[in-house]
Amino acid sequence: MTQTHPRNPGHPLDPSWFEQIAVNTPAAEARVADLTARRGLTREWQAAWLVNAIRCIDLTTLAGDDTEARVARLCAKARRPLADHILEGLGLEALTTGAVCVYPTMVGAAVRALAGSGIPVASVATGFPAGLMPLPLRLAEIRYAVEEGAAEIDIVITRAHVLRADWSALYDEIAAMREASGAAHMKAILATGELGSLANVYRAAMVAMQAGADFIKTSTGKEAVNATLPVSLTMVRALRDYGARTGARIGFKPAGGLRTAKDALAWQILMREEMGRDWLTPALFRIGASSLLGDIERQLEQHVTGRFASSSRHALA
Ligand SMILES: O=C[C@H](O)COP(=O)(O)O
Repeated sequence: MTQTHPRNPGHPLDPSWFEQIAVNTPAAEARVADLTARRGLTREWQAAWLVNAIRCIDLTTLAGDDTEARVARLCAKARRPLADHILEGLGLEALTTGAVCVYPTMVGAAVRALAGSGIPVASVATGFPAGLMPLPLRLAEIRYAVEEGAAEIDIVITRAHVLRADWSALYDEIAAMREASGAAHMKAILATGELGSLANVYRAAMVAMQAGADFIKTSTGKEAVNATLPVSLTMVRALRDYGARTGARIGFKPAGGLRTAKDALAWQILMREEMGRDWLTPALFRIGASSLLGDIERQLEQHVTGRFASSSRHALA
């Protein structure tokens, strides 16, 4: 997300944009099956799309045993996501990931490790992953992460507000989080696996955008069900509808359970087909993932050398 990308100005809460929405689940499933089936990408194009996926990755570590040393290793990988011979084989000079995403207490270490690279640090906040903390503490956590140097804040919403259809409570908390984020771009994690229905996913997405979210993000990676293509289609349709009403360009971040190069291609195809190529940039599309880069690197090595290397030869991501 370049810092020059226009922010979402938001919109006063207007439930008439989403309250009556009906989402046809079998139709959403059929649409995504169709998208991924008629992919037909040539080998060359696949390599280019995998490189683009790297540019869009929020390279993530969100584990209870994270240390500054682990974060520093992750940042080194973000600066140099592919081994030199792969980069050279692809004819590329420079390549970095979209961001590095960590817990708030790891932001300082990430900022130091990424100094001079231009790679932004994203911090989860607001009581990630469940969000069940008093609002003033959640807002204080955002301010702490921003003070530590986070340029992007990934907030979680209160799922109960969605399940009770309390749209004004949801709007007010997200608007307060946006204000606390200040100049940092804000991604709203909907935790879609806990929202009960695709219609609720659409409603939560629309409220988050009306409240000023710059990105909408599927999942924390900690729910029982994380990013899926039907959920992503529903969210992308919501951001398309929001854009049609307001002219604002909102970003999309699938996250949670994306592990394979095939996943990286499928989600990019979804974006291209639904939003157009303009959306396939880090300013408008991120993939949140802790263990996707390894498979992409393996596939690109195979593309360049004609053979798969043992995974023991690749740096740990
Ligand atoms: O925000 C990113 C997610 O936590 C990543 O989830 P993952 O560990 O399943 O890749």
